[in-house]
Amino acid sequence: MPRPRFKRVLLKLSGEVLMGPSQFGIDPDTVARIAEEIAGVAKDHELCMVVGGGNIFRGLAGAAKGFDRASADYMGMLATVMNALAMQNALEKIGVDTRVQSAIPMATVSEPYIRRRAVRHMEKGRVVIFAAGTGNPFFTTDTAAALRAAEMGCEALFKGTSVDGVYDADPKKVPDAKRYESVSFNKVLSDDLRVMDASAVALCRDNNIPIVVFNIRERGNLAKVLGGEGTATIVQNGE
Ligand SMILES: Nc1ncnc2c1ncn2[C@@H]1O[C@H](COP(=O)(O)OP(=O)(O)OP(=O)(O)O)[C@@H](O)[C@H]1O
Ligand SMILES: O=c1ccn([C@@H]2O[C@H](COP(=O)(O)O)[C@@H](O)[C@H]2O)c(=O)[nH]1
Repeated sequence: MPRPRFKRVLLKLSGEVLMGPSQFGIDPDTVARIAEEIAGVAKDHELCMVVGGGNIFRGLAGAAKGFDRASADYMGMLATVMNALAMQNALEKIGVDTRVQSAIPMATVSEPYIRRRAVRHMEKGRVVIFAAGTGNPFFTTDTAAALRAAEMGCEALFKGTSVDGVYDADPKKVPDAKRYESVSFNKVLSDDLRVMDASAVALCRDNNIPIVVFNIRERGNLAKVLGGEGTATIVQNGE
């Protein structure tokens, strides 16, 4: 059965996918390819984005190496600003109007996060890229994505990652894990399916914002999943 189509959506990109074939950092060819895909759908949608930072720095990993957790999380949030600027640059190069809004004020490189202004940008056809997560340590960009999706009145949150949906176990650890076409928020939470963190899932559940998990590494997939086609899992309220 085809999945529903949505007009105003938040696209969450895992930082890791921006590494492309590398082990760390930002691969310009990968960012350019993803930007092309976004340009292809930007006219038919009101789009905003949250980009993760896992290709550069994750707070938990920093804390495990001895950094104070809050400081490590701020470093992680700054990593997401670099990714947001890379994405903005790639999009503007191919004629897509964008604005970066950072949850940590950084007046020389981006606008501060102002909800009503962000909504207005989207109404004018600009792609708004939210940087620095929620601006608070002890969170992740998944939760930032759920929060911004709710604030922007998005109809759905699309999570572009390196797996093609939600499985009954982590498919990178359990090779014969089974993928769901559709799964409820409550099952994701009760079975502890860790494709996204629990606070993000709960926020989407409580605000009735479906999450579509898909593989952004596969060329052409973004247009397909936004069109209700292609391989993905929809997480929604219900059975
Ligand atoms: N039940 C599950 N179904 C699907 N994927 C799962 C599941 N459990 C764990 N995962 C893992 O979740 C990961 C998806 O999260 P992702 O890598 O996008 O992390 P992120 O924190 O959002 O991004 P970043 O790379 O910026 O840290 C996949 O790599 C996958 O291996
Ligand atoms: O609201 C937030 C969002 C993110 N962080 C920190 O940034 C890194 C990178 O984000 P990912 O979601 O892992 O890609 C994250 O590990 C946190 O350390 C944050 O503190 N608050």
